[in-house]
Amino acid sequence: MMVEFKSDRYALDSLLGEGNFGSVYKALDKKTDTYVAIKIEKTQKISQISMEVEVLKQISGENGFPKLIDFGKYEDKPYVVMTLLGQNLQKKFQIIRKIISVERVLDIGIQCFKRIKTLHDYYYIHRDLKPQQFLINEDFNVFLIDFGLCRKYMNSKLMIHVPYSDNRPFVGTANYASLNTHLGIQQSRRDDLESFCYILSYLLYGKLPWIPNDKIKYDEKSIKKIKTTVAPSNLFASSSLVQFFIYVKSLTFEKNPDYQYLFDLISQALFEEKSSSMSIFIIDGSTNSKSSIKKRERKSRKKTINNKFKRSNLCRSLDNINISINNSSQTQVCDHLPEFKDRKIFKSQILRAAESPIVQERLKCCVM
Ligand SMILES: Nc1ncnc2c1ncn2[C@@H]1O[C@H](COP(=O)(O)OP(=O)(O)OP(=O)(O)O)[C@@H](O)[C@H]1O
Repeated sequence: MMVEFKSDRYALDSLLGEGNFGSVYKALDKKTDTYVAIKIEKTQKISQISMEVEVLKQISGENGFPKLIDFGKYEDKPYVVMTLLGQNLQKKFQIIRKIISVERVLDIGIQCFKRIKTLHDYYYIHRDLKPQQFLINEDFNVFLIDFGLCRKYMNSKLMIHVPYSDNRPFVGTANYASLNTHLGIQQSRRDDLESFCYILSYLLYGKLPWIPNDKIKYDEKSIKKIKTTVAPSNLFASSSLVQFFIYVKSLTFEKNPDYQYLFDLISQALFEEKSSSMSIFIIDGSTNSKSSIKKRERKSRKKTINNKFKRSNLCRSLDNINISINNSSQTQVCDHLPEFKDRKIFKSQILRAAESPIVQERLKCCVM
């Protein structure tokens, strides 16, 4: 339902999203004759919009962040006006997950990582990173939003890190929060990076060990329990991304993360994916009806003939893939899939991918 919002300048158009703290609307800015996004807060004791405005004032000009247009109060409700951006990654992936290539997901992941680094460069941590906080436009440019829960992790004048504390109330979103956040430990840069790992794994595979699918929801206690035992290989198939997660988990509270090292690790994963002759399409088979798989396969085959090896256009359920590897040679011509027909796949690539429990679960890999 649309809120009451009378303004000479803005005319509310439609609801873009609703969170715990407020509602975001598309609105016409009559002054500039452009569409903008207005976030109107539900009345709160402690307004989050003041922190959102504080961060936006500083970070607005940076690549991948919305521009702050205006802010104020309507009756007792604070609001902030910013540039209208695209769909959030959660919604977008519900639509494109079945057709997006791993390369493209990693490219999106790199952009998400860069946005987190930029925020950290301004001495803020986000504390509520999740796919819904990254918006993506038609050109696949990624923007970070929602700075209401941000906090300074360092006094930027004195360059003193905030002190360690525990017994803190839970802040954030259980599915993507770091384990230390569940344990009540004060958040710092490492926690945003751990959330990033969970987001990236979710985008790659469409699930996490505590999100078996989009319908089942675990409570915070159960999520915390699973996170205490999760192994890096439960999250990633790529050894570079496994390394990324291990490094992030090894960071101490005040440690300045080596962003360049982390950037190199995701770039390496992307490079391996690009140079690999086999791109694995991670698709949740459970949501595919037989007829929709068949329809996509027909479309995919047609495209392969017309545009041989244009992988980003191909879509396929991994549940339907059956790859055989011949132990006697290093490469194997794979005839099972039209897009791989007559192409040599390095056995090591398949074996490496198949080591991951996530991939194993989806990929019926038959090693002869
Ligand atoms: N500038 C924008 N352009 C387009 N859509 C937006 C914009 N800002 C927010 N949205 C949409 O509104 C949703 C909620 O926004 P936001 O996270 O800022 O609100 P919130 O009330 O703080 O939510 P939460 O409780 O999840 O933190 C986003 O996921 C997105 O879909």
